[in-house]
Amino acid sequence: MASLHLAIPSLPGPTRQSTIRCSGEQRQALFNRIAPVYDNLNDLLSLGQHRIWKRMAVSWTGAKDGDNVLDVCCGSGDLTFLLSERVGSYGKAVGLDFSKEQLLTASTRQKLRSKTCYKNIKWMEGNALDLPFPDSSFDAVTIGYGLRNVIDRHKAMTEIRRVLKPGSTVSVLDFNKSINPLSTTIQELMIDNIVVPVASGYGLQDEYKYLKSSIKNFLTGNELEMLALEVGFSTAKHFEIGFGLMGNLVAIR
Ligand SMILES: C/C(=C\Cc1cc(O)c2ccccc2c1O)CCC[C@H](C)CCC[C@H](C)CCCC(C)C
Ligand SMILES: C[S@@+](CC[C@H](N)C(=O)[O-])C[C@H]1O[C@@H](n2cnc3c(N)ncnc32)[C@H](O)[C@@H]1O
Repeated sequence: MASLHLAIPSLPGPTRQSTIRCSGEQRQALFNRIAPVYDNLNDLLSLGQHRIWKRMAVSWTGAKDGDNVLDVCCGSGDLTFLLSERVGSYGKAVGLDFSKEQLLTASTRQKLRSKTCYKNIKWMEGNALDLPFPDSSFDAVTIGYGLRNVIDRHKAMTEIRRVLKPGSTVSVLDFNKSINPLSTTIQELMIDNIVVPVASGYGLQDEYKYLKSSIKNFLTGNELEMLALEVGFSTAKHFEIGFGLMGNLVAIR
């Protein structure tokens, strides 16, 4: 693959995405392509750490027994499974994604797992920019490594706010776009020298190169907080985790 045209030009303002050179369809195709190796590569490349970050993200939602919860951009379902455990058999968890292949992995994983609560999970093919749910439907929402990948973050956050019940929380886990040049350099060195070379062994070099440009074009913690307040969340706080390599925005409707 010569070029994916996935680089996104710098943002003019702090919270709005400007022109993008890659369409939603191209991103959908990318996530379909990486689906067969996605989970294994996450385990390998993060040395299992992503499981800890995902547990933290879910715990920040405050989801509890019996709740109705949503995982937007669920991919192969890691966060959905964790949410499902929190809300238990009397709760309901929905995992939504626009990649058929990722959803196929998610539902296969569900069939292979025996915990009773996982019966409360429903997988839905859908678009984060046009959530197929009525207003005020959910007690908690997660979006893990998803907001950076949608073509309109403002719309995605507006949609998430709309489907959350008043007083409920969204937890947004993603790579941290640090304002500390040292953290940025370490993150970029790791991607260039570990992540991309390992991924190239699976023929996915360009797909993982996209990671670096997508982080560059993402929002800093402050900008994420501003975005959340701009779309109408009442409070927003960003936490750096994983030695500052990752970040988690917690916003309450
Ligand atoms: C779960 C992780 C990333 C998910 C992910 C998100 C994306 O947007 C992608 C886009 C395109 C291809 C792949 C992905 C993708 O996998 C996080 C962990 C895995 C990372 C791929 C590697 C983490 C690199 C860190 C800089 C190293 C952290 C080391 C640790 C602190 C020991
Ligand atoms: C990096 S993966 C994250 C998957 C999962 N949340 C995790 O933490 O492992 C990003 C996911 O976002 C999905 N995605 C990107 N844009 C989307 C959109 N507009 N609507 C629905 N899903 C989207 C992709 O298909 C992909 O599965």
